[in-house]
Amino acid sequence: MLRLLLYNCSRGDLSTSTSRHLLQQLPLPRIGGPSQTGTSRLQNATRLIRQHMTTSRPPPPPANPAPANASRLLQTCRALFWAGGSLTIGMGLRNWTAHCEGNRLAGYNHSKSDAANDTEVEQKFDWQRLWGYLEPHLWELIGAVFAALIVAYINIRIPNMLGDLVNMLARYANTFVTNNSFVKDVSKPASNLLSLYMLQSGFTFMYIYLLSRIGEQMAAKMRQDLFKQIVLQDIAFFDENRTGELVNRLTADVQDFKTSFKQFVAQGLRSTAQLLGGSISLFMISPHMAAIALASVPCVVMFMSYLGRKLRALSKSSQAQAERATGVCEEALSNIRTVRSSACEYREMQLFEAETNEAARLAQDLGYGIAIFQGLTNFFLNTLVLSTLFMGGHLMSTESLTPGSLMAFLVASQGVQRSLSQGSILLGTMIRGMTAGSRVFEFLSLQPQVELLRGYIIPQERLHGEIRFENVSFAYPMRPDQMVLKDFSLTLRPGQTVALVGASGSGKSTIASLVERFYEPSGGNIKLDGYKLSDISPYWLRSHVLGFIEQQPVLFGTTILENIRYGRPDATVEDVHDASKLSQSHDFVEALPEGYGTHVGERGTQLSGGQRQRIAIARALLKNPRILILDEATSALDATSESEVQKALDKAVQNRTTLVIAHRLSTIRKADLIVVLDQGRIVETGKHEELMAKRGLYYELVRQQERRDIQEHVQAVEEAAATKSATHSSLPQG
Ligand SMILES: Nc1ncnc2c1ncn2[C@@H]1O[C@H](COP(=O)(O)OP(=O)(O)OP(=O)(O)O)[C@@H](O)[C@H]1O
Repeated sequence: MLRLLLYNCSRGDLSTSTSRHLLQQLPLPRIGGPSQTGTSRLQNATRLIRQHMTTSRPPPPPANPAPANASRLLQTCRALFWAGGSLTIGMGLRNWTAHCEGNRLAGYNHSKSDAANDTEVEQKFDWQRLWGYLEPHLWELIGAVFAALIVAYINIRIPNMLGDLVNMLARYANTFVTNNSFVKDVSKPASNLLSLYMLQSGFTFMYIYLLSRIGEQMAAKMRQDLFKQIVLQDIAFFDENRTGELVNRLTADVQDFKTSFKQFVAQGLRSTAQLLGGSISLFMISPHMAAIALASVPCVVMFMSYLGRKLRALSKSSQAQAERATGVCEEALSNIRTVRSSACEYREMQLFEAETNEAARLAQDLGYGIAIFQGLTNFFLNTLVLSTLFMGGHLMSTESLTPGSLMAFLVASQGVQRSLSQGSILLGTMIRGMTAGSRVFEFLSLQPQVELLRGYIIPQERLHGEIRFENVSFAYPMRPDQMVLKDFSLTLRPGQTVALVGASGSGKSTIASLVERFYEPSGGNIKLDGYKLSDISPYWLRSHVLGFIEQQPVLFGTTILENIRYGRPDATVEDVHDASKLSQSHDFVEALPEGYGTHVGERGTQLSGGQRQRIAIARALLKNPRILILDEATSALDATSESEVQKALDKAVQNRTTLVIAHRLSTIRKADLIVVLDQGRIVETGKHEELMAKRGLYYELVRQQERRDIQEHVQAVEEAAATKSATHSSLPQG
């Protein structure tokens, strides 16, 4: 018993139930308080046990100690077996719990994946693509596999060597021998064991390091490929897939795939080799005991997988709930301005509280399940161990088994049980990895309808900037039944400013999107200087011909200089300043303490709407585009900002073909041509005066706008008066 404790101390493990149980049985002072560190507890324990061994050394043994010592050996064996059983169960549980935790994290990404999905995924898994990622690391992989197999082999050899050492130690436990011969006798098996331990640690380092290298490099390459593939997709792809989902695939799915891959290769190889080798060792050590132990294995496996299945289901619902709670938090934080302005902070808190409470309840249920699992598994396995122990004891009493062989048997059986307990976890790891992998591969194999670099480039001298729509019809891919444009024909002559007006939803922005080739028309043609737009390189079109200023331009979280330069990365600082002057932003930028080096904050939140708009105009102008598209560029601005931006735009549109999509009809009075749309069709065209004289839809829209402007003005005056009187009444009277 004391030797077992010493053995556990030497392994740095006093936490097994056996060790605790033995320590309680010994007449030793309490080893370490709760505050004592692991190392000092171990040192303390070792010292006390040694002391106890010297003070309570047993009397000299009889001549033939083995049969007489059978009961003592039985006791030792029981203790050893308890240690083995507890260790195995502890490890199995630890692995299982880690697996549950892994699932919990994975659940953020795989809430949709269920068993049926997994099978589907298995069928769809693109092995060829996986091989494409593995091939560059083939030698490293072979090295890792080789090292993992050697570790497995060493793990199989260790029990026998340990058995030899224990046999040797047992001899010295029962006879009085001088120290010299002890060292001499023990040094050979001990040094053999030490060499194995060293080899094992070296090869463990090797395979973990190699697998980690392969995994990290593969994951980086997968991320790069996936990002590239996503960025190159058609805009319709982004209509269909949520940004969060895409980011998840890039981050969590790749991470999950990498982790599963590493785990599967490392543990899968080791477990399989250990299971086979360990089982053979068991039979070689004691066929009788091996038969009993292995006969009980199916029961253990069935029992564990039954409970495991139940717990996995519980774990999945717990993950899904945790994901919902995260969703509430994410949504509230990313829309904090809306939450704040709607005074919904407390509502969001309540919502989050309810979701997290539910998540905690489910996680507690899971903990309850794990506790039952642990308790029952402990009991079950220990009962099985006990019956094997009796068999071992019986064999020892008839001298058919030595203590060393029993020790070897116990350690080997631990290895086998550990490998078995990892089997189901490995299966889960494999499914999780394949699910994540196929989610990544799914996007990797997507081909965009419009290839970015393919198509003509019109030589600069022949580029005039004429846009012609010829009987264009269009429906968005997500809503193929709703025709947004019907038989739309229009020509924008070089240098002309054409304004599109119409009620909300009439198709104005859609026309701009078609010119940008964000979508392809369902029917008809769009031509640039007589060339079909579909034959022109979209990359060249957007980088050299078109300048697009959106309704609510988005800036990147970097400096003003870099934001403007985004339009043309090779532009000089002087070019940036020129574009900035043209867009009426140079003065306000220079007035900022850090000038063009000012950081604009996430999505440009540290600038006003008008300033953002002018920076966006500078960005578009830096390309010196032949065609400019302004999508309600001043609609979100107040009167002062609008006039600033309008000044910038008036300068910007000079000598360019311009397509203006405007709601504020006052801004397009000077347009060369106004096109009035109604439900995707052109209903009127002409100049402002002509259309007003016609008294048609345009006239109606202008009148509506005027009425709206008057209402807004009256409302503003009333609000100002109310604020003034409130301030006045709150002042002290007299
Ligand atoms: N990405 C999309 N997927 C599916 N349908 C869309 C998409 N974008 C717009 N639509 C639909 O197409 C129609 C035309 O939209 P569009 O944005 O072109 O109108 P608009 O005239 O610019 O409107 P507004 O003045 O309100 O911006 C609308 O019915 C709209 O719901």
